[in-house]
Amino acid sequence: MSAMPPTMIVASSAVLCLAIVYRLWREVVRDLAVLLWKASDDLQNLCNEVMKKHGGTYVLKGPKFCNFDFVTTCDHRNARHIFSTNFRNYERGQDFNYMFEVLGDGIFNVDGELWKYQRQLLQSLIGSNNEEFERHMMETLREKTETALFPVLDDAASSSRLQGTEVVDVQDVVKRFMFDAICLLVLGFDPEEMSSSVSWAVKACDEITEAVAFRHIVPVWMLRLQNWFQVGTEKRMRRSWRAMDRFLYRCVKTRKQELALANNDKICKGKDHQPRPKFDLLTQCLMVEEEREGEAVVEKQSDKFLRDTALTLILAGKETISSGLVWLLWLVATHPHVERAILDEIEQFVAVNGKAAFWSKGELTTNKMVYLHAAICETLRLYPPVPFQHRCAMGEDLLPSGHRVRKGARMIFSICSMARMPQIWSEDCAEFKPERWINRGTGTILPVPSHRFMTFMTGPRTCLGRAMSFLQLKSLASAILWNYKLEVVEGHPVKPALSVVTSMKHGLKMRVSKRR
Ligand code: HEM
Repeated sequence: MSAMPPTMIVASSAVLCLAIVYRLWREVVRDLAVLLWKASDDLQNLCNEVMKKHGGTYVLKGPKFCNFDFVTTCDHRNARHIFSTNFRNYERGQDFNYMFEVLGDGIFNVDGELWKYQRQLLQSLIGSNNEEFERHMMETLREKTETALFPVLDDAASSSRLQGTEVVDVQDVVKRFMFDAICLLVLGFDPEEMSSSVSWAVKACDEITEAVAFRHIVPVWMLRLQNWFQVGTEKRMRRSWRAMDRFLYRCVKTRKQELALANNDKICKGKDHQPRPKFDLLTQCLMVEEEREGEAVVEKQSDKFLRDTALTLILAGKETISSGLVWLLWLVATHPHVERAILDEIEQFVAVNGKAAFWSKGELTTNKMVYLHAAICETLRLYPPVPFQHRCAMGEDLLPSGHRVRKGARMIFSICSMARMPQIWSEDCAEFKPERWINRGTGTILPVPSHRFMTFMTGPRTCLGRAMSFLQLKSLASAILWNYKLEVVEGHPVKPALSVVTSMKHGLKMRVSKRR
């Protein structure tokens, strides 16, 4: 057999290479590009479609040696298994720690003893047993609402009346307001973002939460490139991270100095002289630690640890409540019969209890303003502020849905897809129907197990701020809706942004008018 001439070898190798590149483009690169584009356009919608198509659980198995298994699920049986029954087998894992790197050793980002320690500490500070903190929180919210939020809405309403054109981005206003309020609660300091023309803090939080979401969908080598060339989401996150650190470390330093001064006073003027300490969570953390004599508290009082805890609480508190409130205001404005029912209820509530009761824990229990409570549950079901949960399987497992999980598999639990599953919420699951939460016979809120209504998670890591969230959402929503009518600007597009919290991609443009 005669040998192939060299030109033929080169030509056929070139054709082979081209064929491989074409195939790779068609099957991998193009699919990856389409997936990335779809995911960055509307990740939640993409996930909902995949979940529906695959009956609630989708397993992507990579080759065994490269440890690239993905299990995405929204099955409530799996929820109970992963987050409660077999809780020990599912930890954050290295991937999660990397994605949420900005939170350092804050409670969201740790497992084991450090998690237990922080859970206990935070439970004592923000749990519903701490009535003093709850009173302080409601008083802070009332004051900020009346002195900062209402004046902004009043201005918008009067410009709208005079010029007829004034439009407000309600999402931006609510985010600024919540940042100020949560900083007062966590740091004892009001950054007054409501009165600045451009809010660095809202931008920083948005950039951080967007970059963390991006880290969920973009391969690590691409992120490394972004970091290397200092472009894209990674660049923006690093910039915001630095700004946030400067702000937080300043506050930590001040609170520590104030506490040291107060302690000095106590020593000089005797034990009975106890000036009332500030009620922010940072000071409370420092005081709890002081009482634990003999324990190795030094590292837990370090500026870094306090910074991590403060940032975690600020993001946990600001992002979730802003998200819940903004989606609620949008849903109420676009469902007039719900708006009417809520207003009737608030009117009766005010007639019996007076306006001040908007800020009273005793008056805002689940059994008062039941319809508003149901509307909040329904909003948090359809648009859960934390749309996904991420875990790593420490060992092999078999899920109740019948899917096998390999050791090291990444588990994504899609809370947002759960609301769109007719198996759980019946055929009308995509509709906004507060009535589904109310027992027709008794008129009270129906109890729904936490592994079906996963918005606040289920199992040992369930949200510590659940009770305070309902209090805050109920008081803010009733105070705003009682005083103002909000109408969505015609044609304004509404869809979730690419973020680890469900905020609106294009903000929420509304026209404001005063009701009274
Ligand atoms: C509508 C409001 C809220 C929603 C939907 C919500 C949702 C959640 C979810 C899904 C988790 C589980 C996160 C995970 O395991 O990765 C969580 C945990 C947590 N939440 Fe919330 N949250 C809300 C408000 C708050 C507030 C206001 C605070 C307090 C400032 C708070 C504090 C926490 C803490 C400390 C944890 C960590 C619990 C742990 O890991 O043991 N949350 N929350």
